[in-house]
Amino acid sequence: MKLFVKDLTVIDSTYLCPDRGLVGESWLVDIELGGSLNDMDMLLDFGQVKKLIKRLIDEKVDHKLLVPNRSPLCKVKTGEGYTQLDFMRPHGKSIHLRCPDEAYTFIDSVEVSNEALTAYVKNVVLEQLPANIQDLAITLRHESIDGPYYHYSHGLKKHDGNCQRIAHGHRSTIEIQVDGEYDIDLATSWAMKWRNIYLGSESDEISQQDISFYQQQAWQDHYAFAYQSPQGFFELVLPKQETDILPCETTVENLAAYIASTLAKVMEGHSLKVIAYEGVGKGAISEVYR
Ligand SMILES: Nc1nc2c(c(=O)[nH]1)N=C([C@H](O)[C@H](O)COP(=O)(O)OP(=O)(O)OP(=O)(O)O)CN2
Repeated sequence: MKLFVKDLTVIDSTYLCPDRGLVGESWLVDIELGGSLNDMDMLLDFGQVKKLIKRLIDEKVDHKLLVPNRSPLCKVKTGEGYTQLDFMRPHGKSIHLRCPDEAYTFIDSVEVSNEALTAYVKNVVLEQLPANIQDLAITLRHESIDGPYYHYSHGLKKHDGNCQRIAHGHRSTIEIQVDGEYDIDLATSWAMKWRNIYLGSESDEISQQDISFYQQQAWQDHYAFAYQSPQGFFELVLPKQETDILPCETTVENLAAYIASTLAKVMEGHSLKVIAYEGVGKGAISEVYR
């Protein structure tokens, strides 16, 4: 007997990639359970399936930085509840973080592939399932998006939940209408601009020398960001060319407004509507009327 749940939850996280750097990603989760019926003639009550598995996924991978533990590029130091991570990409594109331990998930592989992450999630869930469930299949898949989309990573220091983590992210649709008509080219230009981007807030940028693990030699062409939030102190150093600094917190409301106001400056006389998603199925709309 098998039981399935499609779209059980969405994982919104960021992973470290040697080529792309910080990659904000959103994975839809489908599950399939196999085993024998329990006293209620069920494999597992859907209510339990959703609650238990979503909780485990939220705790272990959602809103985290996913780190390929076996990558030779990763150097990790831990102590006192904090982890410092140096991701030594070549060509001056190194990425450095120091964050509370709970901001990371270490995946036992050389890269954070779909297979490696799926295996990690499967192990986490399998060991918590009741004895009548013998099989578990997990599918992590991307939302099918017809139009333009981007991948961004960010952190919301004022958020009282896990979005305060400085490097979590999303794969997000972007739609733009000009005078009531969808403008695919314009949306595509933002999708290209923010293809693999870290969106930093101007108020969080600090000098490299103020980073707690700064070591004499400056990082070339890097920005440094840091902030205190309820989960602890977060620090991030990353290449300028993979970063866009915004004059606001990077909530999706502000991203939609930022795109609309940036476009309004060069598109005088036109009405604009920006529909910016944050991950799957949610987002913000900002309109400029003429
Ligand atoms: N109005 C807004 N609310 C939230 C924003 C925002 O920009 N505007 N942003 C966030 C975080 O960035 C977060 O990454 C959003 O993730 P989400 O999946 O919605 O958060 P949850 O884990 O709480 O939701 P689940 O349905 O449990 O996955 C938060 N809110």
